[in-house]
Amino acid sequence: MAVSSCRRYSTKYNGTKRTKPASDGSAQRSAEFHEAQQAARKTQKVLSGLLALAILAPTAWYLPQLLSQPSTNRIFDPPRFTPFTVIAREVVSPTSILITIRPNAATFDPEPYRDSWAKGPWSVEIKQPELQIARSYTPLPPSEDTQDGDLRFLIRREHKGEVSGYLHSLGVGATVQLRGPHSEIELPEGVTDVVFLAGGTGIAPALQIAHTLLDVRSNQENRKPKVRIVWANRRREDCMGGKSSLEPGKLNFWTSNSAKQEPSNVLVKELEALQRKHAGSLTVDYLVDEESTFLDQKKVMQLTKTTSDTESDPQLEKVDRKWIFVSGPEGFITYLAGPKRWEAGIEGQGELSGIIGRMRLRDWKVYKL
Ligand SMILES: Cc1cc2nc3c(=O)[nH]c(=O)nc-3n(C[C@H](O)[C@H](O)[C@H](O)COP(=O)(O)OP(=O)(O)OC[C@H]3O[C@@H](n4cnc5c(N)ncnc54)[C@H](O)[C@@H]3O)c2cc1C
Repeated sequence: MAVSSCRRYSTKYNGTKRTKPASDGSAQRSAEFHEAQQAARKTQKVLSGLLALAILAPTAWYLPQLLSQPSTNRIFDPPRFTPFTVIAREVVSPTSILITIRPNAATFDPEPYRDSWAKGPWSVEIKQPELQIARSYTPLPPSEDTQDGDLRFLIRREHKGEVSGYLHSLGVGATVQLRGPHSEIELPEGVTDVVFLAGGTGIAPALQIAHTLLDVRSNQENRKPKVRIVWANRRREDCMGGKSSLEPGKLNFWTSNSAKQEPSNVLVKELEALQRKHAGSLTVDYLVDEESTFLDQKKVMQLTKTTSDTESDPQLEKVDRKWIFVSGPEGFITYLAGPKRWEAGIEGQGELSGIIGRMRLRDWKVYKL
């Protein structure tokens, strides 16, 4: 090898030597050295040019595309699924967990989901890889502990549920596949009042709406809408520590009968912190079936009676300002606002009936999530 490279070296310079008559040995060496330097400089220039091209060409091609894409597309790539890793898992109750997941690929966007949060409630699909089935889940608003790109979910384990059971079985470090995002409804500008009746995991879209209206669309103080959430659960264990102003008598009875008041669970703590942050704009009340505190016409009336004194845009229709959302299990939605209906393969709103339908509320738009 050493011989061969040496031979190549000598051949080159011997060749050059033969075309120029040699007068002086040192001048010849200097000319050779000068030529070699020039050749090296040329090669360096060509290489630098190629390197710059290699770096700049893809950037110049990719950057306009990147900037023109909605921000969430940088993480999601529908119809393909995107891999995420479970980075935290917290138990909320015997049937519910909070999981936090992080995209496997690094994101350089500080707010990769801002388009979704600006619109209102949204969901993603999560895949069960063995059965190749996917179900919808609702990302919770970011918390102080989450990084850019992280997503959190409240997952309730359904009895013999395929995907919820799979998600409950995952530990920290496991991979999950997500697809989306899917916007559920785009909230109009100028909303002044929201009453959100949430059953079970229906609390997730309630938190999304509060986040969109009170954090993302941060209006001036006097334009902040009023958001009133009622969270109904079958069992106290799902909303441990949550108090209600809607039926204080019954709750006091329950509380005073408890040997000691149980501490708030992780989600109730988060809701309490949110209420403190948005004092005057956000209230959360808790109702529990097993304590016989149910949502009825009287309570819905109570919630819709006192509306905000927020200045509203006179151009907007009255019904665009005040919204009642109902979200939760099928029976919960049907009882309060009548069943949703499948229309041409899409789950539609169906007609308004149930408790709210009978109330014939004027000025309020009702939406089933
Ligand atoms: C937009 C949207 C957002 C959602 N967000 C959330 C969320 O944030 N958190 C959350 O926990 N859930 C959420 N859900 C619900 C979620 O999508 C799933 O429906 C839920 O997790 C149950 O799915 P699963 O695969 O575990 O249960 P499945 O396997 O679909 O079973 C559902 C129920 O049906 C029963 N069942 C299944 N097969 C049969 C059968 N052959 N005969 C009789 N009974 C049967 C099961 O026992 C179970 O109780 C959301 C749903 C939607 C539409």
